[in-house]
Amino acid sequence: MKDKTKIVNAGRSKKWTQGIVNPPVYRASTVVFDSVAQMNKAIKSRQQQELFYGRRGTPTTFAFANAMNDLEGGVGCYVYPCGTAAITAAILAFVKSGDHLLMVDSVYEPTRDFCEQTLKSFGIEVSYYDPLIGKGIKDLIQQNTKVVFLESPGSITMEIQDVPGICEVAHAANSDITVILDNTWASPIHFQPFDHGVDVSVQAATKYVGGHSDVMLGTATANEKSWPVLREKSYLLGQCASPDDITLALRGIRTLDIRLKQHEQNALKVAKWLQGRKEVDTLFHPAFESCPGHEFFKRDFVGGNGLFSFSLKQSSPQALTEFLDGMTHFKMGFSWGGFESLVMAYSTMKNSRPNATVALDSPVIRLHIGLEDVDDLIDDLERGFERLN
Ligand SMILES: Cc1ncc(COP(=O)(O)O)c(CNNC(=O)CNC(=O)c2ccccc2[N+](=O)[O-])c1O
Repeated sequence: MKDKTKIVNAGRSKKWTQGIVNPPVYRASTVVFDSVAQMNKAIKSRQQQELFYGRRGTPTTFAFANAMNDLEGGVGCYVYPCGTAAITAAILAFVKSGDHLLMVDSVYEPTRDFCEQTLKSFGIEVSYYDPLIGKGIKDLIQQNTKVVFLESPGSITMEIQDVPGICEVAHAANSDITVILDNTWASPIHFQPFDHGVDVSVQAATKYVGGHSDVMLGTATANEKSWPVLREKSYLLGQCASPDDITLALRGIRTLDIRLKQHEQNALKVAKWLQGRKEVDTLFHPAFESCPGHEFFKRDFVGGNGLFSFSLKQSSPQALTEFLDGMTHFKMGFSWGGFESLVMAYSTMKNSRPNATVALDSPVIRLHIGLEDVDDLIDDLERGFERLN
C-alpha cells in the first residue's frame, strides 16, 4: 500500500471504530466483565490490545498505536503522554545499573538532562559521541554498552547521522545493544527507521503528528526483538496517554504528508533567501551542503520539513533581543511542528556542547517555518536583520 493510502487507512480497524471514520474518544479507567471467563480472557490477552484497564489502553489508544506502527513499519507501538516520556521510557526499558549508554552529543537538551540527572543517579554510565562519527562509533562501544541513542537531524544544529552505518556496527559489536532513534524531525513519512536498522523509533507526536500545537503525546515503536520488553517496561512505569490528545493526533496523521510537503517547500524558499544574507554565517538545513551530514539526508531521507537553523556572523545580546522582539509572524515558543512559524535563539549551546564540531561561538537561530505566505515570512526576517544591523 502506498504511503498516501496508508495514511488515510492507518488505525481504522472496525474493531476500534465500529465504522466511524475518525475513532471516537474512549475515556476509561475501569473496564467491567460479565463473567469470570471474560475477565480471565482479558487478563490473558491484556498485552495484545484486549480491553483490560485504562492504563493498558482504550480503543482510541489502540487505533492510534496501530496507525503509528503501520506508518513506522514496526511490530508494536506504545503511546506516552509526551515525547520526553517516550524517550525516557524507551531508554529505561533497556538499561540497568552498571550498563553503559552511548548518547549523541546533538541530542535534545532535556534528554541530555535526563542522562545527567537521572540515569547517572541510577548507576548508568553515559558517554556522548559526535553525531558525525558514523561507523567510527565501533571504538566507543564497551562490553557493558546496552543502548546507542541517535537523534537525526540533531536538535538545533541539525547534524544528520549515518543511521544504517551506526546500526550495523552496534549490532555487530553486541546483539544485546538496542539502537534507539528519536525520529521526530522526519516523522515516519520522511525516514523509515526500521529499514535503516533501528530497533526502537521514538516520536514526539507533540510536533508534526499532532500538527496543530494542541497535543502533548509521544510514541515508541519497536521491532520484533525489542517490542515485548518496551511494552512491559513502559507499562510497569505507568505510562499512558489521554484519549483526548490521542484523538487529535489521529486526526493529525491524516494530513501529515501534505502538511510536511508545504512546510518543506516554504522552508526551502526561506533557507535559500537566508543563504544570500550577509548576516548569516552557516545554514544548518539538511537539504543544503553547508549542513553537517547533508550526504546522509540525500541518501536516506525522502523529504524534509519546516524546522532548520542558521548561525549569525555576529550580534550583541541587545541586538539579538531586538531581532526577536520585533518579529510579526515568527513567535517565540518551546516547541515546533504546528501550523505557525516560530523563532528561537540559542546563545549558550557551547556550554552544554563543549566538544561540538560545529561552530557554536555565535548565536544559533532556529526557525520553524509554518504555513503562512512565505513572502510575509521573508519580509519579517528582512526587517529583523535591519534591527540587527
Ligand atoms: C527532537 C525532539 N524530541 C523530543 C522532544 C520532546 O517532546 P515533548 O515536548 O513532547 O516532550 C522534542 C521537543 N522539542 N522541543 C523544542 O525543541 C523546544 N524546546 C526547547 O527548545 C528546549 C526546552 C527546554 C530546554 C532546552 C530546549 N532546547 O531545545 O534546547 C524534540 O524537539
